[in-house]
Amino acid sequence: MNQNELYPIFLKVAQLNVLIVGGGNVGLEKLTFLLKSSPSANVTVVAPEFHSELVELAKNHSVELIHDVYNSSYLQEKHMVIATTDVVAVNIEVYKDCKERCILVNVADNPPYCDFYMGGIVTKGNIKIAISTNGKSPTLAKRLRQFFEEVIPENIDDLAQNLNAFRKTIKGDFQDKVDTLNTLTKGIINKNQ
Ligand SMILES: C[C@@]1(CC(=O)O)c2cc3[nH]c(cc4nc(cc5[nH]c(cc(n2)[C@H]1CCC(=O)O)[C@@](C)(CC(=O)O)[C@@H]5CCC(=O)O)C(CC(=O)O)=C4CCC(=O)O)c(CCC(=O)O)c3CC(=O)O
Ligand SMILES: NC(=O)C1=CN([C@@H]2O[C@H](COP(=O)(O)OP(=O)(O)OC[C@H]3O[C@@H](n4cnc5c(N)ncnc54)[C@H](O)[C@@H]3O)[C@@H](O)[C@H]2O)C=CC1
Repeated sequence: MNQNELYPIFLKVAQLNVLIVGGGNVGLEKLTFLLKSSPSANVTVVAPEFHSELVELAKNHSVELIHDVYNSSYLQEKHMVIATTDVVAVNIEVYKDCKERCILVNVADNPPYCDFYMGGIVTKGNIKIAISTNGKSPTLAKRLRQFFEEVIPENIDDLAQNLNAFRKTIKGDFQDKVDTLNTLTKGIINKNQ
């Protein structure tokens, strides 16, 4: 069986500078899911033309739209870049410019030109689950996201909040705390408890 070797991390995108190149259907999709998960994300989109829904979405968030074709000056001070234009050569140019500058880059429709993939994302309060199929089936990532949105209870966040409060009250050294928390939460995964 193939193993997914991607390493997921949870980025504070409000304190990173994200650039999206291209503002069509794919640019809109990537921006929509980015802002759904991270409404305060700090994003710039550069394109000569924008999808009307993307313009609307940008108005209500920290998103700057620049009407221009891509050039490498737009990479200045960017931490990660998503290329979504309909011109393959432009997307590859973005990829190469990013690699030269050690900027993380994703060419949305071209997996070999991705340092990272966007995932399916489930958020319930403080709890967040990211899903990847290793690029094999984005549709399956979407379906799994919908499944987990349905089955994970809304009040899972209460559990996280309560455990956070309790965690602060436990006395003893580090190992005592770990033991107390492990004993208390055993029942979450052990059906026989
Ligand atoms: C590799 C990856 C790179 C990246 O984009 O980061 C990638 C690549 C490609 N997507 C394609 C198509 C579609 N993408 C979606 C949807 C999503 N795609 C997302 C991620 C990823 N897509 C990364 C892998 C993630 C993983 O590891 O599983 C999601 C999870 C997150 C997001 O977009 O933010 C989001 C669901 C969000 C949600 O609902 O929760 C749908 C379904 C739909 O829209 O209903 C379709 C149409 C159906 C189909 O083709 O499957 C194509 C073919 C293009 C063509 O044919 O030209 C390629 C290119 C290729 O595979 O070669
Ligand atoms: N439409 C879809 O759902 C999907 C499309 N794709 C592929 O992704 C690519 C993009 O598709 P769409 O977003 O639908 O295309 P689109 O035509 O809706 O959008 C392309 C965007 O790129 C911009 N652009 C063009 N040249 C540019 C440049 N030099 N610099 C900056 N921006 C530039 C355009 O102004 C426009 O905003 C295509 O290659 C398509 O085959 C992949 C997956 C799904």
